[in-house]
Amino acid sequence: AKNTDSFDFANYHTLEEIYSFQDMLVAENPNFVSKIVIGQSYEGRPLNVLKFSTGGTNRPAIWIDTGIHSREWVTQASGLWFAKKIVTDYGTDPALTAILSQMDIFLEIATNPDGYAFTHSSNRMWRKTRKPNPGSSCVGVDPNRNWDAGFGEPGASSSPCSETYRGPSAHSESEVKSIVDFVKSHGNIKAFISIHSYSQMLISYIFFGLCQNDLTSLYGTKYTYGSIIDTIYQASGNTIDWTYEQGIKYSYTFELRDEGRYGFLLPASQIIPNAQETWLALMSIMDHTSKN
Ligand SMILES: CS(=N)(=N)C[C@@H](Cc1ccccc1)C(=O)O
Ligand SMILES: [Zn+2]
Repeated sequence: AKNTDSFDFANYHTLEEIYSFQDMLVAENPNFVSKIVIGQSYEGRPLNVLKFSTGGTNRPAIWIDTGIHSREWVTQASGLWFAKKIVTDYGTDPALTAILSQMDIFLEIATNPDGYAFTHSSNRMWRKTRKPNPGSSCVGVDPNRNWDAGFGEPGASSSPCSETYRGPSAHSESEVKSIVDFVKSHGNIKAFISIHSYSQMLISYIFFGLCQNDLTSLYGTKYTYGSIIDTIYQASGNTIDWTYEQGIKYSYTFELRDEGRYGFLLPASQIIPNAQETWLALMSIMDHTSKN
């Protein structure tokens, strides 16, 4: 695509296309969007975070990540759409403009770039990082089990060959450690939203009602809500347990479409509708956060 207006949000994209989108968005909006490299993946790829800011210094901020599980392709695709939505709506949508008058938004779209490249080149169903495990022929750590929150407790595997392998130690994965370091050094993150797929769930310890209607309002998509243990299963070392323990009260995980018919292989035709309904819930969370 020549610019982000001609970018095809209704299709899945390669890692290179995601990187070029990020650079185009920054170039098109130099006073609003910037790119921060918070670290490197195991294979040396940049961990890019888009920052949306209208001024101030170290303003309270919202963090959104997509694609930490690389095979969950609708999430990175949604992240691209969210990035363009923020730029399109700022200045015209009063609610978003109000949020951005007092908060910054950080968006990491390709949170597991090695894994994402691998889903394009070798194995579409790859979930974990791509760091080799010493003494094992199995590669990768589950980045949603590697956080220092109940690390190693039940709900993760100690076997490198498992899809939920927690890793040799907490924060062993640079893709995780880079976010940990960013959150700690920033010190003013007020809401942390980690986006996964699939199963149509909104997982958190803190609800304030609005999100339920938002997610269903556009297309009637049914989501379930609740804490991790109520909605899905015990999962030690997961992202939002760590962010919640850092004091980030508004910590959420989304599980986007669908409920299993296509699963991780969600047709591209559902990217935009799924992003649209999710955006309404994100706006509710950001709006609530900016007022509390
Ligand atoms: C299908 S999936 N892998 N995205 C489901 C995801 C569930 C979860 C979300 C939040 C916290 C803990 C666990 C996981 O197992 O990592
Ligand atoms: Zn996931």
